Amino acid sequence: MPVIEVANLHKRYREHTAVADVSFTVERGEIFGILGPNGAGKTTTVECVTGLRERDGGTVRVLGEDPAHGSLALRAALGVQLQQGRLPDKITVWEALDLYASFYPEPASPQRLIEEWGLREKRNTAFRKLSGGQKQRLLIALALIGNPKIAVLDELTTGLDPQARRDTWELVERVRDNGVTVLLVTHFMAEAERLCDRIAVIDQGRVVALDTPGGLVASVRAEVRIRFRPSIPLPPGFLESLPDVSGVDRSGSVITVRGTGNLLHTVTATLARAGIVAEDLRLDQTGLDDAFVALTGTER
Ligand SMILES: Nc1ncnc2c1ncn2[C@@H]1O[C@H](COP(=O)(O)OP(=O)(O)OP(=O)(O)O)[C@@H](O)[C@H]1O
Repeated sequence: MPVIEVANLHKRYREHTAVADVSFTVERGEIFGILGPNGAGKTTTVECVTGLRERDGGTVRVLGEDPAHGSLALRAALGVQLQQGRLPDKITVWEALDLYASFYPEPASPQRLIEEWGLREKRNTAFRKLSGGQKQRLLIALALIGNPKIAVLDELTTGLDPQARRDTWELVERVRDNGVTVLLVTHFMAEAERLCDRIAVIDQGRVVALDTPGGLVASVRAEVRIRFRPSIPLPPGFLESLPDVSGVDRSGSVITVRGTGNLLHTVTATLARAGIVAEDLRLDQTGLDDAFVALTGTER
């Protein structure tokens, strides 16, 4: 059963349409990603889902209720990650969790969250003195203080270094493993690929694709590239006429073959028959990055 249902969502800011027509459903226990270029309407969409922003059209149901006039129970069931700037500089880790716990009828234990999110040594440290990763962990812990069924995390690893980003991914997986459905807005392909069960790609206020990361990549039948150094120079035209090959480039001793389908097998079998060894062979396959560019026409 879906826990979030969005149908034909529409939102304008004066004459500017931020969300033209967005529909998707999120199943219980999923990590569902919303991916898109800057200004695509991602944040506006999740703000409408959480009831923080009024929509102009369409329907939204979260756990069966309309978040625009949702009950207190619905608000408690939704954990929303705050933007960093929304916490006072001087509030300590402990004070923030204790304060937020007081807003909810059945909060999680601040002590337990401090332990779980590795903040024990920082419990009396002011927010502004935390590192980027520690701030992020506190913000996620705050999103979980009400024991939510759904956590909405918007750009949670922006500004983090690669290690802190990876650590945060593990924590998000732990949130899901604890039974919480996660709605994740992200800019990062690697993050979407690693974490999300399904992804809606939003561009100019519309869903242009919705699939698993693997499904999105497969839907874009982009080229495969093989790079290698042949053990002896290749005769001109040796690979060009093979099926599946769309082009061959030479750069010094390195050959790059572009094509589709079963390109790797075609090329390696042909080389083997001619007794040529392909040294330093590398296969570049389409990743989510390429799929994103193909779907939105936007370079990341
Ligand atoms: N409060 C607002 N008032 C007017 N226009 C807004 C407001 N918030 C967003 N917009 C505009 O609506 C469009 C969608 O914005 P939104 O923040 O939803 O996109 P986004 O996909 O989250 O972008 P980003 O990745 O840059 O955060 C943008 O053109 C933005 O400038």
